[in-house]
Amino acid sequence: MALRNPLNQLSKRASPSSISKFTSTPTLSSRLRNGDQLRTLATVAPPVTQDSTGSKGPTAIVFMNMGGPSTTAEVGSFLSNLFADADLIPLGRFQSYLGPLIAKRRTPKIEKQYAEIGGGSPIRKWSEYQSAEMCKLLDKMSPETAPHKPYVAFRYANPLTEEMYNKLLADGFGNGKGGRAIAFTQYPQYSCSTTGSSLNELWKWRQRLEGKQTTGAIEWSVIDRWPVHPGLTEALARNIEDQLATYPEERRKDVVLLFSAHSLPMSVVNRGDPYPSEVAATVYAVMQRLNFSQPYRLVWQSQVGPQPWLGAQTSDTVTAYIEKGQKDLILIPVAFTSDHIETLFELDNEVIGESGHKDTIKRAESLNGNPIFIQALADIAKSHMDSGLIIEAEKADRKKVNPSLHPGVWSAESRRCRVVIVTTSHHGQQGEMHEVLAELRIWHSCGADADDVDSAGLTKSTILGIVYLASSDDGTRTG
Ligand SMILES: C=CC1=C(C)c2cc3[nH]c(cc4nc(cc5[nH]c(cc1n2)c(C)c5CCC(=O)O)C(CCC(=O)O)=C4C)c(C)c3C=C
Ligand SMILES: [Fe+2]
Repeated sequence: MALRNPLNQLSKRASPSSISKFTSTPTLSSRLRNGDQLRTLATVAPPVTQDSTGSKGPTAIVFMNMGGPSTTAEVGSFLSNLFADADLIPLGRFQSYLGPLIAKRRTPKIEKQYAEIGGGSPIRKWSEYQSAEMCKLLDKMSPETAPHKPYVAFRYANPLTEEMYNKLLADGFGNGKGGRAIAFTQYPQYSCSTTGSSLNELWKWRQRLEGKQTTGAIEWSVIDRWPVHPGLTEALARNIEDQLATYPEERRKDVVLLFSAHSLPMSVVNRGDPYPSEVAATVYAVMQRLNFSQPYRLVWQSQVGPQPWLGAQTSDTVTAYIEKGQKDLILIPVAFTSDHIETLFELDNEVIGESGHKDTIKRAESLNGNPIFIQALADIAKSHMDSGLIIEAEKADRKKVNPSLHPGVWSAESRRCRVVIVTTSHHGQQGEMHEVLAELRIWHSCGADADDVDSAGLTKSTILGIVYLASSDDGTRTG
């Protein structure tokens, strides 16, 4: 988000009384120097063997998400990490100065919100549960890649990507021993500001912790979006049907469904970020599954600051419906896989709680521990592994630039191969790799203006690293 006066703008939601002392948290490296903490991170596990029985396991599956503060004490560091992220909130060359300042001003207000939803975000609890349950299913569904080992990497809260990566290494992956890991985004719909940012962070830590490894580094592959997976739409549809069933039969067909997703700044939308269309694709797939039984709208929530954001706003839409006399409404969180402050505080406490119609305005449950959803996660991971995508080769010129400072391009899969690219803007040197990439279907780019993107969808920028994941069925190499 390009903020002209970001400090003022972003602090608009904070009341003056909410400005209090910012408690800084220890840096990650200092936390990781702490022997006790490090010991608790590393579970005892056999080294990665890729053994002679033909087992390709173990397989690490890393759930990537933004995370949330598990306790109110973590709100300061969560916001500080969030406002330091130029992929989410670009503050230009003043990022390292403005980011902490905005975070500090915002912390007391957001702490209160987390206190109101039980003292913290449940994202960690649900992510650990979902990933562990998914791995249990995968052990049965895919014994040849078992055991499947769950990991969580959050962008702004513990366990951060660095912590997760060190845990992987301590558990016997990489460090000369090889082994396979799948980075599995937990944002169903792709945005540069969410999944793109997590992938850039993962790449950064891979380079820092394994960059010098010539052989036996972790082999990564990426699941970067799954907006219309039938298991996702089925789980969402059933949660809607559960709520619909609570209305008297004669009113049921007129209940309006309001699919609510976290909004995006228009500056991000206007550079072609795929998130709005992928969210819409999810909504359409759910409505198809429901046979379009209800009137519906896609609305957007959680705008921060006065810059233009994608609308219509969820709260405005609810108000407008109430004014028109339409009070039977179901809000459906559609872009996040568990409860969080935006569902528990913003939708439940603010939008519904303050509507004056708590009995008729309802919210579909979040996916949380939903077994249909967890089966869907296992199905997505299984078909990813079945596609035979393996890391085939890696080429990079990473010396000159730091990918974490720049938006990246992460493509989705084409029919025969999958490619992951990291780029950075305006450092020249794209040349021959660009040609290779042009043969592939690149879906999308980050951080570029429309005219900075060529016909292959690739930004005219330096390719920092490229990981070819060639299909093993016909042995095609793409690099
Ligand atoms: C798909 C989901 C999300 C998108 C897209 C997204 C974009 C986005 N967010 C901000 C700014 C903030 N987001 C904050 C919290 C927050 N954001 C999401 C999800 C998406 N954000 C969630 C689930 C949460 C809450 C996590 C939890 O604690 O449970 C916050 C912090 C809270 C606050 O201060 O209001 C900010 C700030 C931007 C600028 C952005 C797009 C560029
Ligand atoms: Fe957000």
